[in-house]
Amino acid sequence: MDRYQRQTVLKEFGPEAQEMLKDASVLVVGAGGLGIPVLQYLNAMGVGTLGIVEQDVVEITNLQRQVLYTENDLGKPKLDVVLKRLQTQNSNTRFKVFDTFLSRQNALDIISEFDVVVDGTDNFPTRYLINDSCVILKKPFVSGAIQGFEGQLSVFNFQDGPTYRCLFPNMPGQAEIPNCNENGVLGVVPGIIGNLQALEVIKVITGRGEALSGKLLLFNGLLQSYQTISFSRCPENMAITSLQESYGMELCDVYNTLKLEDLEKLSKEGTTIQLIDVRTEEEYTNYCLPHIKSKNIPLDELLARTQELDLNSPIYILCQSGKRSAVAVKQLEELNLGPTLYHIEGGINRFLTLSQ
Ligand SMILES: Nc1ncnc2c1ncn2[C@@H]1O[C@H](COP(=O)(O)OP(=O)(O)OP(=O)(O)O)[C@@H](O)[C@H]1O
Repeated sequence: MDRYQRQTVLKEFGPEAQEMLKDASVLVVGAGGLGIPVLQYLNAMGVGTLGIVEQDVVEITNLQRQVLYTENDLGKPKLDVVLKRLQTQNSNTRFKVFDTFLSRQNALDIISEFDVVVDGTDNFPTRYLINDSCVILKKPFVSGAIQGFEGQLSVFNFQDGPTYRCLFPNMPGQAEIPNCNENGVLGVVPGIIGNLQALEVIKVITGRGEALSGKLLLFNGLLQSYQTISFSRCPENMAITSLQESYGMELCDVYNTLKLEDLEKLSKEGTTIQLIDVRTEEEYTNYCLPHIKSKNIPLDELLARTQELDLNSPIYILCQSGKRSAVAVKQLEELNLGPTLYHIEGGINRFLTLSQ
């Protein structure tokens, strides 16, 4: 209790709220720009059980905002790095880690183990998946989103309050979704929104203050402005009883994406690359990457030929444009074979463009 004295001394908080934190379990999906501050503060403040779902590795472009990671962590699984750091930060916390991406297949099982869910991801399919799972399992979830200099925050599905679908009924089409890699984000913005998410989690768990349910907070970093808009519940959104057939996750950047240039760099450094080209045999015979050895397993044969994969080393998947490779990674991911899976962005087309 000494450790938490500075917050238990607050008369609106007190030792009772601290006990509530200790008894609570919170799942954080994604240990990126938002998830990192959420995890660090919840861990510091004494939340008893923390779950983390993540399967990405630390990349150089993560360092300007995912401030727990250091240059020494580049290439390492985020989950490993984050777990080690959080364990040294608070040895009382119980951690449940899930070395996977949240998907339609695992979401209900994973989420059912926790009291509150935090969305720290960066894509719409996962947000709708979290929402629907939380509605089915009757769990509140604290949502954050960022882009550029701006951020959004809300608490959904809390005490019969509105859900994510009450605010955003339909998932935007691919063409409407801004791509984070292209749009960028100012490093400090996820820090601000992530900290606010942590605060909402504390309020949800302890009942202190008023959770941001039925309200959306809009933050503009350039103007240093915070605006809140209200929205109400639509009963049909509370009536979800099963997950959708598909959330289109293969189309989003959930899986490790590697640029061909980075693959070439690894190859030049002498790393043995297990490169699987999932185009048809005919396409492969007509043309294959000239400078990195690859093996052809057409996408429609992939699941039947997994015994040809070396499961002890990462698998890099290539196709013509990057679409089939994303699907291939998704399919293999669901088999939980073990090795890290990468899909090569832009595929052979990118190579042909770059080499012109
Ligand atoms: N379905 C999912 N399950 C678990 N984690 C996810 C899922 N979707 C995304 N994530 C994780 O959420 C985090 C989001 O972090 P962030 O938005 O800061 O960007 P990033 O994906 O790390 O980097 P960048 O977008 O620059 O490539 C990532 O670590 C990503 O792996």
